[in-house]
Amino acid sequence: MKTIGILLAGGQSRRYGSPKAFAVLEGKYFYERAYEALTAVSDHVVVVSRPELISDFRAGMDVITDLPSVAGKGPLAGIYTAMSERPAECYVVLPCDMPYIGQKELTVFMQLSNNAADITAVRTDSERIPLFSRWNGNMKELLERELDDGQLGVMSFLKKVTTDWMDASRIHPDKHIFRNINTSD
Ligand SMILES: Nc1nc2c(ncn2[C@@H]2O[C@H](COP(=O)(O)OP(=O)(O)OP(=O)(O)O)[C@@H](O)[C@H]2O)c(=O)[nH]1
Repeated sequence: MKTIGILLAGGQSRRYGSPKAFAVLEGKYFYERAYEALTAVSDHVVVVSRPELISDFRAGMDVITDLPSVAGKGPLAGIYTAMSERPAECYVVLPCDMPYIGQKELTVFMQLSNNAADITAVRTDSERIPLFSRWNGNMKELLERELDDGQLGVMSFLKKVTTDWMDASRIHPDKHIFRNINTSD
């Protein structure tokens, strides 16, 4: 099954204060870490970012920007753009702000994912992590309708379809590796 990795890097990073994709952990940009992780489980990785950042990504990466019809509409806009521009049967999504997720974690996640569900996402005992997820390609039309209707919330989208929530402890025993970095602290 053709699988495309979607690296979400088109947010405003208002809370962080500068583009999170270019924050650094252990000598590597967040986006490079996410990109490397996605390569382990994808036939191809597409980065969906913002026009002003596009030239800052490493040469050779497939970097696109949100389609004008959905630009500024949040993470679902990035996923919809990737599905429209890079058709595939299956997508694995990772936001740029989960720098502790590596190839191992994504590989286990994809191996344990329920292919029959529309979307598989991860939850810990204290929170849901909707953007660490696997999506069936047939979600594109519904995504388009929801974005057209102004329904932009990721969680509310996941509630409308068959979402399988995978317990993070099946992927890694330390739930802290699943945290999103939202502020520079
Ligand atoms: N392509 C794309 N990605 C987005 C968009 N909004 C958020 N993202 C990405 O989705 C992930 C989660 O984003 P958030 O942390 O909720 O939002 P953010 O804009 O990055 O940060 P804040 O401005 O502090 O809310 C990150 O990887 C963002 O880069 C968007 O409109 N388009």
